[in-house]
Amino acid sequence: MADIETEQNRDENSPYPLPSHDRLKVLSSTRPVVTQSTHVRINHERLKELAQRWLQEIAATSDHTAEQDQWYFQYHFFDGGERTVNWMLLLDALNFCFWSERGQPRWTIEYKGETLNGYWAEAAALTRAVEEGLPLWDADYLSKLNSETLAHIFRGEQTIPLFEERLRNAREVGYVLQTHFNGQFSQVIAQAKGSAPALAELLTTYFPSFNDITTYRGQEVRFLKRAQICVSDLASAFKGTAWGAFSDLNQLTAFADYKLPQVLRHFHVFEYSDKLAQRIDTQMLLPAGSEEEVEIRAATVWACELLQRAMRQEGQENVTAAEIDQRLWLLGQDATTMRPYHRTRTIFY
Ligand SMILES: Nc1nc2c(c(CN[C@H]3C=C[C@H](O)[C@@H]3O)cn2[C@@H]2O[C@H](COP(=O)(O)O)[C@@H](O)[C@H]2O)c(=O)[nH]1
Repeated sequence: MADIETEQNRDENSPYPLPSHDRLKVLSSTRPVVTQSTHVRINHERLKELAQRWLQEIAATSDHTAEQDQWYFQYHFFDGGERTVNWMLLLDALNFCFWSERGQPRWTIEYKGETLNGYWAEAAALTRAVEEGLPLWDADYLSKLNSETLAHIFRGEQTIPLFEERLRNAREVGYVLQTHFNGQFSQVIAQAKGSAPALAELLTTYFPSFNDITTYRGQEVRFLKRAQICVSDLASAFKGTAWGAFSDLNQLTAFADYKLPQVLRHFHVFEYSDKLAQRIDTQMLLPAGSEEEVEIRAATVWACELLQRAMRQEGQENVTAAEIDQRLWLLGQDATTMRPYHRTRTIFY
C-alpha cells in the first residue's frame, strides 16, 4: 500500500518537493538525506545557471536528436532478440567500479584498434567475448562461469577491479534467470508490463546484486542505480520499441554513480565540506554506506531531479532525469580538467 503522503512530503514550498509518482521510493528516501546533509550542499543558484546553459545549448543546436538517446552499437552486442536482453542484463550486473588504486593505471582493453577503459571497456569486452563465440546470453552458461573464462573475457592491461564480485554477479544472473524466468530476461521484462519502475523493482527483488539499498542515520535509503540504468539501457538500445518500450521512463531517477557527482562539483552545483573535499582530492577511499558517500549519492539524485524540473519549467517539458543523467555522464567522460571523483569500492555503481 503506497505510503500516505504526509503534508510535509507534499509541501510545495520545500526546495525538494516530491513528485506525484515515486514508486521506487528513491526520491522520498533520499530527501531526508539531502535536507539533513552536513558534508554536501546543493547550490541552487548554480543549478539553475546550469539548466539555463543547457536550455540555450539545446535552442542553439538545430539537430534535436538529443545525443542522450544514443546507443553506442559499436561497443554493445545487439541482435534485437532475447540474446540481446540477456546480454544487457549481464552488462548492467557488471556495470560498476572501474577505477584503479591510487597511483595505479586504470584497467584497459584493446578492441577493434581502440584502447578503452571504464564502462566502455566493460561493454566492449563482453561484446568481444560474444564475437569470439562465448554464449554470454545463455543463463546456464553464466551460472557455471569460471574465473579463468571471466579473466579471459576481461583480458587487457591491469586487472578489472572487484573481479571476484563480478564473477559472483555473473553467476547470479544465470542462476536467477534459470530458477525463476526460464532462462530469459525477456520474461522479467514482460512481467513489468511496460513500466520502467516496475522492471527496476523486479530486478531489485529477484537479483540480489541489484539491491542497491542502504541506511542513513537509521533510515532506509534506496538508490537502485544498476536496476534503473538497466531499464534505461534497454529503452536506449531498442529505441523505445520491443523490450525497450516503457510508458513511464520519466519515473526513473538519475543513476547515482561516481561520475555525476564529479561533474556536478565541477559546475559548482555541489559544494563539499573542507574535510570531504580533502579526502576526495587526495583520492582516499570513502567507505560504502558512510554518511559522506550516501550524502553524495542522494544529492546526485536530487540535483538531477531539480535540473529536470528547471528545464521543464522553461519549456523542455519532455526532459527526463535519465536524459539529464546521460548529459552529465557524457560530460564526465572528459574529466581531465575536473577534480577527482569519490572512491567507494562497491558493486552498486
Ligand atoms: N549515471 C550514470 N552512470 C553510468 C552511466 C554509464 C554508461 N551508460 C551509457 C553509456 C552509453 C549508453 O548510452 C549508456 O546509457 C556508466 N555509468 C557508471 O559510470 C561509472 C563508469 O564511468 P567511467 O569510469 O568513466 O567508465 C560506473 O559507476 C558506471 O556504473 C550512465 O549513463 N549514467
